Amino acid sequence: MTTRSELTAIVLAGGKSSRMGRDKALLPVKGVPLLQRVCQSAESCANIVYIVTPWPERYQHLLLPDCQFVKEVFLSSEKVKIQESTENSILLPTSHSEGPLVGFAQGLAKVNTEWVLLLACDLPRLRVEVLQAWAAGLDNVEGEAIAALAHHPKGWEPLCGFYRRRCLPQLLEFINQGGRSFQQWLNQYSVKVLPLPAPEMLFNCNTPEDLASIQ
Ligand SMILES: Nc1nc2c(ncn2[C@@H]2O[C@H](COP(=O)(O)OP(=O)(O)OP(=O)(O)O)[C@@H](O)[C@H]2O)c(=O)[nH]1
Ligand SMILES: [Mg+2]
Repeated sequence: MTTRSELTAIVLAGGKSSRMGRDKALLPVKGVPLLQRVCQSAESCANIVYIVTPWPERYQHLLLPDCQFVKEVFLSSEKVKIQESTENSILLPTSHSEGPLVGFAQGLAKVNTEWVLLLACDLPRLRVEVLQAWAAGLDNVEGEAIAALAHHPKGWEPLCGFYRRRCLPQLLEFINQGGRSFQQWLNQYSVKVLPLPAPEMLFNCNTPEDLASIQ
């Protein structure tokens, strides 16, 4: 049984929110900012929660007592080298973000547990009991699998599921070769399919219409 102390969570909060027109992480849903809600769900599954974002100062005022910020550095698309600790990192700054895969790699470099739960910050309908049941089943995932994710007809649900820490070298290699797509990266490896008893929990709040539909 995977207990809280054996799981880290990473919440990604570095997107452009271009479809929403304002920072999704700060959108109030039933009075609570979205990032805060997602982090609370993460905290109920994992004892360490990292928020990966280029702008931690934006979220300082949120109630995130057990979360630690990992300040994302924008990396050159030529060569990315992130090693086990940031002290050893070779980071080549650029002026733009490189998307969720690179944000995830920067968070993963901090992780010391075998498994990490990765969550987007725009998931207003997460179900904690489903996340916990998934976490409890991680010990039964075959050793070759690099991740355990829900699946839909078009591919994996990469931003609400689990990854093995040891996939970091493969991830960095993919990024260094110019890869930025979770689907393309995952397609190269064995991934365990997670059951999805409540598909609505993956509802993604991307547009003002999405937001209106949940208020
Ligand atoms: N840390 C980090 N998170 C990111 C980055 N890009 C996207 N994300 C996060 O990934 C999740 C899914 O993002 P999307 O909804 O696909 O995209 P978005 O950039 O936030 O919004 P759009 O501009 O409308 O596509 C959200 O939690 C984002 O905050 C990034 O470059 N760095
Ligand atoms: Mg989204």
